[in-house]
Amino acid sequence: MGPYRDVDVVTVDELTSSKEDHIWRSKSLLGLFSIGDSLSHEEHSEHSEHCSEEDKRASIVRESMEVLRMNDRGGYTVPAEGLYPFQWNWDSAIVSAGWAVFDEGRAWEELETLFSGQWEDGMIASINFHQFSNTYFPGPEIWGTPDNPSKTSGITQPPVAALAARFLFENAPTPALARAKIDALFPKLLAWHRWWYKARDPENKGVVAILHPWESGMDNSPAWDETMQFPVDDLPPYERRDLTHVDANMRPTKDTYDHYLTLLYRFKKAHGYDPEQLYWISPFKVTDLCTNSILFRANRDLRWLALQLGKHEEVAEIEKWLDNGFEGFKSLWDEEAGLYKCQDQITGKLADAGISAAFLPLFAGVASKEQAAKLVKNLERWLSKVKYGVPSLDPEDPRFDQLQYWRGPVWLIINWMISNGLRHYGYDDLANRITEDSIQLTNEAGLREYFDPVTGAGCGGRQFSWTAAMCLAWLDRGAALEMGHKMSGPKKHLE
Ligand SMILES: O=C(O)[C@@H](CO)O[C@H]1O[C@H](CO)[C@@H](O)[C@H](O)[C@H]1O
Repeated sequence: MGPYRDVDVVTVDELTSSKEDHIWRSKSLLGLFSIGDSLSHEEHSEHSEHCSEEDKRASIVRESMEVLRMNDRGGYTVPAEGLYPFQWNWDSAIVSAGWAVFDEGRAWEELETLFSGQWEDGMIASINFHQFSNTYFPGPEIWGTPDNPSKTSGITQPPVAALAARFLFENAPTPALARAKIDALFPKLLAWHRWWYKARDPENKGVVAILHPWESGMDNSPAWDETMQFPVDDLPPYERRDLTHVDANMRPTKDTYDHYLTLLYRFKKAHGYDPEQLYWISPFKVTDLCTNSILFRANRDLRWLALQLGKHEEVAEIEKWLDNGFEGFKSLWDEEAGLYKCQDQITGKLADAGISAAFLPLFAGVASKEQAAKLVKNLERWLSKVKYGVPSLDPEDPRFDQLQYWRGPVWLIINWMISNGLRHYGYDDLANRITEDSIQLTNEAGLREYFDPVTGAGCGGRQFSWTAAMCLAWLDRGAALEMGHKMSGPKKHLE
C-alpha cells in the first residue's frame, strides 16, 4: 500500500464511491467525461434566461455531430480536413467519447482502428497513416518507420485511450457489446501502458519521459524552450504544409520545426525508432505534466476496467504504477511557485514556464489538498488576466502570446480536464467558470481548434473533431443524448 492511500490525499477520501474501486474511482458513477461537469439539459433550461442560448447550443450539438460525420474516413476520424488528414492518437480517443453519445458502434470502432496500428512492443503511435494524403508534413514518406510503407509515425502521444474505453464501457447502452469490445481491447491497453514504463521509465522514476515535443500534444509550449536548445542537424530541404491552412503567426517557427525534424531524423536514421535506444540518445528528454497526468488518470481507469474483468494480477501491476507515479510526481512540484512544472530529465531542472498542464495533476488526482489550494490560487490569478480560461501559458509570462500555438490560447480538451479535476477537489465555482467560458467560446467562435483567451476569437483549424467531441461528451451532453435518442430511437439513457 502506497503511503498516499491513507494520508491527506483527495483521491482517497473524496473520490471513493464503491467498495471494489475504493481507491481510484471518481466521485460520480457516470465516468470521466460527464462527472458533474456539464449542466444537464434540464439545468440548462432552468438556468438559461435566454431561449436563444439554448437554440444556439442545440445547433452546436447538431453541428458537432455533423463535424464528426464529415471528418469520418471510415472507422477513424481525422482531426480536421486538410490540416490533419490522418488518425491522431489522443484526438481519436477523445473523439470516441463524442461518437459514444450518438453512435455506440462507431465509438468502439474509433478505438479499434487506433489500436490496429499498435506496434509489436505495445506503442500506439502519434499518427496512423491509413490513407494517402499530401496535405500534411511530415507524412509517412518522411517518418519511414520499419513498416514499408510507413503505417504510423515513430513516436507516441498522451495515453487517453483507457479513459475513453472506461467511458464507453461504463455508459454503454448495450452492455453485452461493450463487454465483448472491452475483452478484446483491455490486453492492448495494458500492453501500451506497459510500453510506457518499459520504454520511457527504464530508470524507475515512477514518471515517464517524452522524447519529442509532439509526444506531449502541447508541441510548441514554452516549457520546451530551454530543452529545445540542442543544435540542429543538417536537414534535407522540406516544405511545411501547415502554413497553407493556418496563419503563420499561430504556428511554430521554422527554427522550432528544424528542431522537431532533427529529432525525427535522429530517431529514424541512427536507431530505426528502437525505443530501448531512443531513451538513451535523445537530446530532448522531459517529464511532461500533460502525459504523466493523463497516464496516471488512465491507470486509474485501466485498474477499474481490470476489476470489472476480474483480472487481479493486472490490478496489482497497475497499482504498482500508481504507487510509483505518486512518488514520481513529488519531484515535479515547485513549492515556491505553487505549481507543478515539467522537468528536463537531462539536467534535472524544472521548466521555468507555468503552463496549463500544471493544473492537470488535479485531473490525475495526485495532488494533495494543500497543493490543490496553491494551484487554485495561481489559476484564479491567471483567470483574472484573461476573458476566457484556461490560457495555455501564465498570462503574466513575457512569452505569453494569445494566438501562438500552445503559448497562450485555450484548448477545450484541456479545459475539460482542468474543470473535471477542480470538481474532484471541491472547487465547483472555478470549474463552473471554466465550463461557462468554454460554452461562450464555442457560442461565439464555433468548433475551432483553439481560442484566443483575450478576445474569444477562434484560431487554427475549423470544424475540429475534438472540439466537437467536447461539446457532445461534456458541454452539451444532456442535449446531445436527447438528440441522439430522437435520431436513433429508444436506447438506455445514460444519466
Ligand atoms: O501540429 C501538428 O502538426 C501536430 C503534430 O502532432 O500537433 C497538433 O495537432 C494534433 C492533431 O490535432 C494534436 O494531436 C496535437 O496536440 C497538436 O499540437
